[in-house]
Amino acid sequence: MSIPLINLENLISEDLSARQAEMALLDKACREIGFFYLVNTGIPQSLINKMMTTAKNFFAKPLEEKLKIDIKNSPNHRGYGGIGEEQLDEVNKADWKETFDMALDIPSDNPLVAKYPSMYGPNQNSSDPEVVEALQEYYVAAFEVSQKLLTAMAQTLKLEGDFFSKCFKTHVTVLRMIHYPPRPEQSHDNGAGAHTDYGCVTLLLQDQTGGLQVKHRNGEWVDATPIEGALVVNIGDLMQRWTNDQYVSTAHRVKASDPGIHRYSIPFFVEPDYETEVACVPTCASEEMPAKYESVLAGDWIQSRFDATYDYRDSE
Ligand SMILES: O=C(O)CCC(=O)C(=O)O
Ligand SMILES: [Fe+2]
Repeated sequence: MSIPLINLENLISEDLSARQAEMALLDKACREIGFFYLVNTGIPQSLINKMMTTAKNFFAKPLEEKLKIDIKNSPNHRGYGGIGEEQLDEVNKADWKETFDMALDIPSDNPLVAKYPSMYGPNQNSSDPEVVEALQEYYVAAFEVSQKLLTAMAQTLKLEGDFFSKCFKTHVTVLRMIHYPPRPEQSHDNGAGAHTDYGCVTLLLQDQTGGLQVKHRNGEWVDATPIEGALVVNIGDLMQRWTNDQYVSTAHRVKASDPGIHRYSIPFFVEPDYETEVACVPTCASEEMPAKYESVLAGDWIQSRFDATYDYRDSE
C-alpha cells in the first residue's frame, strides 16, 4: 500500500478531461486512505526552503527566549509549546517535540474574540521579524493551496465549488512549526503519538528526514517518505464527519528522531470559521446511507478535541 500522488495543477486545469481524471484520483485517495502527496502546488521552492530555515532558526533560540511566548500564557493557543506539552496518543508517552502555533491575528475588540476567546485573538509572535515575516508569507501561500483543494473536493463530491471555501471568512486555520529533537533514550519512540487531525484537511511540509507513518485500514503502518517539493495532505475528523464517513480521517504518528537527528515539519491545519455548521453534505446521504452525525459547530468540535490532548487546558 502506498500513498497516492495528486497534481494540483490538473485539479484546477481548464482542460476538463485532465481535471476530471485528477478529481477521480483525489476522490479515491480521500475515500480509501485519507492521505496523499500534493504536487505542483504553486508554492515556490524558495519559500519552502525559507520555511525550513525559519523553523531551524526559531527552535535554535534559547529556551528562555522561546518561553517569553509560551503557549501556556495564551488563551487562544498561540505561541511556543515546549517538549512534553502535548500528548497526542492518550495511552503512550508524551510527544518528544517542541512546537510553535500561529493563526489569524484577530484584534481583541472583534466580537468573536469575546465570544470564543479560546479560538480567536492575537498571536504571540517571535521577537525575530524574519520569523514573523516568513510565517505570514507561508500562511498566505498555504491558504491559497487549501482553498483550491477544497474547491476541487467540493466539485468531486458534486457540490457547489464554494461549498467548503465559503466557510473560511474568519477561520481558525493554524500554521504550526514542529521540531523533533533526538530522542533521549532508545525506548522513547514517540515523536508524535498516533492520532487523527481535527479539522478539514492538513497540508504538511516536512523536511527530508522521514518518520511520519500512516495507518492503513489493514493495520499496517505505511511510511510517508518525503518527496521534495510535495505537501503531504490528510483528511481531518471534521471533514470525515461532514462527508458522513465517506472521506476518511486516518491515524498517523511520527517516530522520535534518532541520536544526532533533528526533524522539522510544518503542518497547516485548515479549519473553517468557528460558527460553521457542519451537517452531512447533501451528496453523502441517501436512504440506504442516512446521516450518522448530529450537526455541530466546527469550533465547538475542534475545541473538544484540543481539550483532550493538551494537559494545560484541563483546568480551564
Ligand atoms: O510532523 C509530522 O510529520 C506530522 C505532525 C502531525 O501529524 C500533527 O502535528 O498533527
Ligand atoms: Fe497530525
